[in-house]
Amino acid sequence: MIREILVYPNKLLRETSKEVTHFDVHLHTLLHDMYETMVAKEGIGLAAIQVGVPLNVLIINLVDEEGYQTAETLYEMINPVILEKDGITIYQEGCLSVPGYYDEIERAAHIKVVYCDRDGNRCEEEFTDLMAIAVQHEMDHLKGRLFIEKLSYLKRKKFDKEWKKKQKAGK
Ligand SMILES: CC(=O)Oc1ccc(/C=C/C(=O)NCCc2ccccc2)cc1OC(C)=O
Ligand SMILES: [Co+2]
Repeated sequence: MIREILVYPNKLLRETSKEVTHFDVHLHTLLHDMYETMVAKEGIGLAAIQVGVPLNVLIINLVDEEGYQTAETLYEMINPVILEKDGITIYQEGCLSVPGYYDEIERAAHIKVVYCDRDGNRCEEEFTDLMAIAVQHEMDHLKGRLFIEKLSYLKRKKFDKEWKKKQKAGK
């Protein structure tokens, strides 16, 4: 079912998520609900904490060349760890927990990640481009960090001003 997405400055988003120890039906239900929620909100990535569940679970489903978001390219990562990262890339990021705000964020261009799939099988993958950016963005959520915390001082002031104005205008 579609779950509520926590929105900045909800304190729960700052929690550090915990390792998954049971690869059971509850995890599979969470993954299903995360996917339904993400797709309904037109997102391409979501971490469990964004639906209020502080577990090391993230999903990413990029849109393909024709603009379709098919579950064939859905990544479900449980207890992910970045083994290597190198290079630098900049991309205009957005987040379902910070709706309507986008900004240039610098991240590693290439990463090597090890994670478990929904059945607890160990997977190891290397990513570049948008997948590398998405994995790093979602893994920051597992540490309670939002992309706006990587903004320069001046850009963050711009964000704070914009966000306050939006809150006053009642979204
Ligand atoms: C108003 C509003 O909510 O705008 C949105 C903002 C963000 C998003 C989705 C963001 C998202 O999926 N981010 C995943 C992390 C990520 C960021 C950049 C590159 C890779 C991965 C969707 C929005 O809604 C619509 C209708 O576009
Ligand atoms: Co996000």
